[in-house]
Amino acid sequence: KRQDSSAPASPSGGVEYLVETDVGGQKLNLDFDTGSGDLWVFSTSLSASSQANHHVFNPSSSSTYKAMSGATWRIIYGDGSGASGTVGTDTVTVGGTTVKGQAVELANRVSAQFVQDANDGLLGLSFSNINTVRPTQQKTFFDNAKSSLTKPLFAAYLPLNANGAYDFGAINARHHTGSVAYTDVDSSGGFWQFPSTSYKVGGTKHSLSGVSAIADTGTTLLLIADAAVTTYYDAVQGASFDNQQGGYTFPCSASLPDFAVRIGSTNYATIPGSLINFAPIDNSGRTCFGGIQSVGQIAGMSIYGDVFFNAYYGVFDDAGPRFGFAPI
Ligand SMILES: Cc1nn(C)c(C)c1CC(=O)Nc1ccccn1
Repeated sequence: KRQDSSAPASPSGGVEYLVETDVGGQKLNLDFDTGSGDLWVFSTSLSASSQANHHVFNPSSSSTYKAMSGATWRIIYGDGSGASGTVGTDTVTVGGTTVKGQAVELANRVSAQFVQDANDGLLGLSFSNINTVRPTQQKTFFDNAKSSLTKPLFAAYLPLNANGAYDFGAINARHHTGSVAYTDVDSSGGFWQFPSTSYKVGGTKHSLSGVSAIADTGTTLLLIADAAVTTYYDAVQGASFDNQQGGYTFPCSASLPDFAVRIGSTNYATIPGSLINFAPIDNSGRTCFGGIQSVGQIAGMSIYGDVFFNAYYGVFDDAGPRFGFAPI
């Protein structure tokens, strides 16, 4: 019997979309992340202070949990956050899709950013070749589930300030308009990666030769090379780089131009300027933080995070593999 399903994804403070996930009978709110390959959870192995304000997984309370002797994991994300711990397997259910014997990584250490975040862990949806479990690398939930799905694909529907969904096994026509355009994916680096060699600011085209992008639901903003960031904010009245905020800010009243990015060798995906006003930096509502920011030192790479998915339904298709996108 096919296990296609659609799991609700709830926006948490606009920073991340959390999906209620059943791990060995325990409910955890996980951040589904197409930019990483580990399924890890807050656990009872963490210090009490790290556990505060989170649902934690207790392996002793699961009748289906099996420890994976000698296995460990350690992950560091591009923004410097990270976590590490031990490993076991358990039955994991998302929406109506169940995987038995899924590798579940128990955190015994998490960085400060995660203690402050609303999630109870991450569910990696990148390719399994970047899973950090050693000595035996483990598979992602999707890798394990795909044979039980009608089609080996999942899709991310992440509208701004509204409940979204992760669809497994089928494209949900209610989650997009128009037709889905596809680009081939190079999975060798573990990411849903494709060439993205030009962009448009308010309709004017600029090139980013040799640059690739990754479709990354676990990153909040759209991160791109400095040249593109300065070109964009040069077109925004009153915008400037704010060292204290660590990014470009502008008057919340500013009108923001559309930003289009080329996806593969096909068309552009256009993000309306309204979606590039990420959030006010304080309660006065005077100054706002931009949804387009610098990717920093990672040369030749752009990261299309939730700001992109607020405008486009993303289809992650293992047949290919290929990445599809269609306006929400
Ligand atoms: C935010 C960011 N800055 N830089 C340079 C990169 C590479 C990122 C992306 C990133 O780190 N994403 C992330 C963080 C935590 C959990 C999951 N994904």
